[in-house]
Amino acid sequence: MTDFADRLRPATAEEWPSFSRALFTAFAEEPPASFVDAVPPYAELDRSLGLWEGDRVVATSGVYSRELTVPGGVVPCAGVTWVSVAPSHRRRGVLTALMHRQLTELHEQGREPVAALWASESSIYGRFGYAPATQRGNLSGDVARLRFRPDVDLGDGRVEQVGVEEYRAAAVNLHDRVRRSVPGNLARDARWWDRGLADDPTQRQGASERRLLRHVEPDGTVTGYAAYRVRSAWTDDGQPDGTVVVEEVLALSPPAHAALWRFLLSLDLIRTMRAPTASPDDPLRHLLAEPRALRVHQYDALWVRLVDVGRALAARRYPAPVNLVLEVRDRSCPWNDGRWALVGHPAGAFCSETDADPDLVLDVEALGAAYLGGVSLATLQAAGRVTEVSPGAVTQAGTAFRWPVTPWCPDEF
Ligand SMILES: CC(=O)SCCNC(=O)CCNC(=O)[C@H](O)C(C)(C)COP(=O)(O)OP(=O)(O)OC[C@H]1O[C@@H](n2cnc3c(N)ncnc32)[C@H](O)[C@@H]1OP(=O)(O)O
Repeated sequence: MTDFADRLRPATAEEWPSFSRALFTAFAEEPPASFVDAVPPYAELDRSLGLWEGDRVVATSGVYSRELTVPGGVVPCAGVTWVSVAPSHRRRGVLTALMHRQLTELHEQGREPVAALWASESSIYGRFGYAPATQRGNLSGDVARLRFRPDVDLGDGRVEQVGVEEYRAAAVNLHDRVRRSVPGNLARDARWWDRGLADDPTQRQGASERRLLRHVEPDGTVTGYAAYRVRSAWTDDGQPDGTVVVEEVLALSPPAHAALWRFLLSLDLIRTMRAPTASPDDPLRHLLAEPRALRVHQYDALWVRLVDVGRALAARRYPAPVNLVLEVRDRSCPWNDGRWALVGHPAGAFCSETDADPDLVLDVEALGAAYLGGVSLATLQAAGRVTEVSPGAVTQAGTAFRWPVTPWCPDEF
């Protein structure tokens, strides 16, 4: 492992085509020309790591400098990406070397107390201290059965189909307001909006171009937006069998949210709705006359890793008071391994190393899972991942770590 770790270094712009091709080869995918031909504006090559054998790239990784919403605030977050090891070099410890080097650098740089990633396979990252902290809802249903309750308030606004410039003008502001109150959301600067709104025809997988909506109040204020695609299909006996694929719905008020969904569920020739990246806790369920008709196929979305336990725990807020000593076990990051005194409440938090006796013992993965407020410490205790030393500590910490808004991340990177 040490040998690999010593040979890892950032890629240069000249090396980008071979670096990015190696990444796609490891993923068994064909790279889009737009990604390989020039370094994308959102890429941060100085934060990449690669392993070369001669002029051949055999392992890659990268970090995006992102901002993550946590309960009660936002924190700088290392968005880990581009992780690959060539098929010829797997299972020799290259990923292990990469992860250790990356986490050590993140700790030494001191910029981001937290790292996050989207895992291609859920078996890979637990050993490095990452844990699923948000879930995607992967919602679906037969639109004929997704009727609204009669008392749903649709407001007086209107839903308009708009072009990308009008959409972007509205969406950038609305997103920046809303994302700050939803743990797991990420800030999107202009580069990320460019990437999110790019609509490469070769990447549509049989669906239409992206269609864009905004919700406008009678006084002209924009209070919501949505993006979707349609996939046209017909049954053998000539019945319309299309699918609407909902990519994003965001609104400032319940009527705007309901009106956008009403539009999306009323499209002609569409039989099925799918919303793969929606929150499992989307308020849509509570609008429905037949809530069971909304299917949820929930699975892990953003994984979180506390790079620096003390700074990460002090950076979030706690809806109920907590005053406990946590004994954290961290095999990959020795600077975290030890006892931490956490004092937190709704307005602030402190966390520092201590020699005091622990109230709770848990591994850093359990802490990452619970960090955004969506995973219960009592459930982790029931799974044997959290040990209560002082009676009542799980109840106290478990109450304090939860958050009223379900964590959710729609931004895959
Ligand atoms: C954030 C992202 O970019 S997610 C994308 C991750 N990349 C991919 O999925 C691309 C395809 N896969 C790959 O490139 C490689 O198989 C990787 C990166 C997942 C693993 O790289 P390797 O160099 O083989 O990992 P390494 O040898 O360090 O293995 C570390 C441990 O994890 C285990 N492991 C590695 N990959 C997997 C996996 N996919 N499933 C289960 N266990 C795995 C190894 O068996 C090993 O266990 P051990 O320490 O008990 O022996």
